[in-house]
Amino acid sequence: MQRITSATAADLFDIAATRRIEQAASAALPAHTLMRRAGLAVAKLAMAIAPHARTIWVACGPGNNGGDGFEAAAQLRHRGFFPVVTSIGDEGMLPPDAKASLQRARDAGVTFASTPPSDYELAIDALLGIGSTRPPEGAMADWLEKMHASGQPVLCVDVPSGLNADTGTLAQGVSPAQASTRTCITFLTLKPGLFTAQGRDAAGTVWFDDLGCGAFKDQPTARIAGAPEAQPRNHASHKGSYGDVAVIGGASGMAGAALLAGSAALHGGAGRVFVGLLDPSAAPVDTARPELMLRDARTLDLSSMTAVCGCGAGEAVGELLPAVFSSAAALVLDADALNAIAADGVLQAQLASRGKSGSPTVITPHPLEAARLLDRSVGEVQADRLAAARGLAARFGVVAVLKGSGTVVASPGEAPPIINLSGNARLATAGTGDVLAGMIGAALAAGRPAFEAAREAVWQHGHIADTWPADAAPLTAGTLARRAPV
Ligand SMILES: NC(=O)C1=CN([C@@H]2O[C@H](COP(=O)(O)OP(=O)(O)OC[C@H]3O[C@@H](n4cnc5c(N)ncnc54)[C@H](O)[C@@H]3O)[C@@H](O)[C@H]2O)[C@@H](O)CC1
Ligand SMILES: [K+]
Repeated sequence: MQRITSATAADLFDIAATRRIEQAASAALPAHTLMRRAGLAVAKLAMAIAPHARTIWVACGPGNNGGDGFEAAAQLRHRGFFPVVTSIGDEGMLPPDAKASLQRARDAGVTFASTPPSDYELAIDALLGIGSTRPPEGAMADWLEKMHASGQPVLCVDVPSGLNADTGTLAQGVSPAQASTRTCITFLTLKPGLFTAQGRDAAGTVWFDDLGCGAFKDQPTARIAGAPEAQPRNHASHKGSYGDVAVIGGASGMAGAALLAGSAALHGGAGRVFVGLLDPSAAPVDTARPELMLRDARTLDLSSMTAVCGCGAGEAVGELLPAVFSSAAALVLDADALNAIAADGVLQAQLASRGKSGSPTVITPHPLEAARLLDRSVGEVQADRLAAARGLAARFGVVAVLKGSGTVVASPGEAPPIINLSGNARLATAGTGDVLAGMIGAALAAGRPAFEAAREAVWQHGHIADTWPADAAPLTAGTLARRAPV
């Protein structure tokens, strides 16, 4: 059993792949082995979460997820705990494995009840796993509501009930995290839906158990990549070794966004950082960051630079984009640059042509910007974030960073997309997107390939928030860019 953290690197498999893997594993083992192992793993984790629990409520559904719950209840009873099982569905319709585990729970002396216990110290959610097909209703919906509102910890078996394990979307009527602290133990494969969209809140801390089946060689659906390797710097290096970043943005009244991206590129290790402001009346120097070289955006020669284009750029950036596409050695497109592209078919074709030429290019849309680029609604983007990111990468031939809970980084090539596990809600403050664009720019300027530059910067960006001192002032985009709470 392994706890999954932002440092974990692993393959993720969708439901269809998981079913294939389960069938192969099941065929190679004596009947009922996988469910016994799954139930034992649930029981062990339950004992670790609530070692002093007097009563453990186990809510079991009509399929094999419920079977895992019956099995866990039997194992807990054998170890001196008092599980109370409530179950949904017709006993005669249970799949064979689940039926066998139900019998084992009865034989172990587990208590069965028609309603949840009034007092309990841990709830085990074994209502629905990867076989969830429709929104829970009736008793199932009531039990989910009760367990998540109670404030007692909830241990989700395989997948939080009602969560789509492929996409991380929750069935209608099922709420993400409420009062409860959530833990999820997932089996055989790590599923992408646990880590993006509503999955992070619904699953809480994720544990993985391969049920003794080892790693699978199939092409993964996606990956989690863990902490990037440090990029050591040669002693005999100089500012030219780490490249030039040129931020293009900062229309009238929005210079701050461009300066934040510039500061992030600077603290991200770029050799030199130019900030090309679109506001002709902008001040000639940023006295708080004199390292930044402020210029008129139109005067910058981008042919040997990484351009970070769009932060606070307003509509004016649209005119500059054709020249930026054709001249920038490497390019990050954010915010207003993405909005300008979404509104103009010619710019879209030019971006796709740049992507096709192989010039390093990264786009960093949040869900609304992604929706505009794909001509879809935000709801459609969020309904399948992996597909949206892959679609953007393929359409424009660029690396696409779809921001949000569980940021997705997709390449236009064959590599499976990455879901980033670092970061937290501290990042939900104005300007943190500009900072990310600047950080990616610095990694590109240092010569990292576009996909690596994007995923490493995304991870670092989240990691700074994860390691923000609890007693420090709240994270702001400015302090995030400087990587320090001062
Ligand atoms: N077969 C085995 O040996 C193993 C099974 N495993 C467990 O089995 C799970 C998959 O089992 P299943 O394929 O039976 O799927 P589930 O147990 O997730 O549920 C499928 C059943 O729930 C019903 N259902 C779906 N949505 C519903 C809703 N909203 N309200 C009421 N009923 C609903 C379906 O009609 C079906 O009867 C995994 O998630 C995992 O927990 C794992 O333990 C690995 C081993
Ligand atoms: K479940």
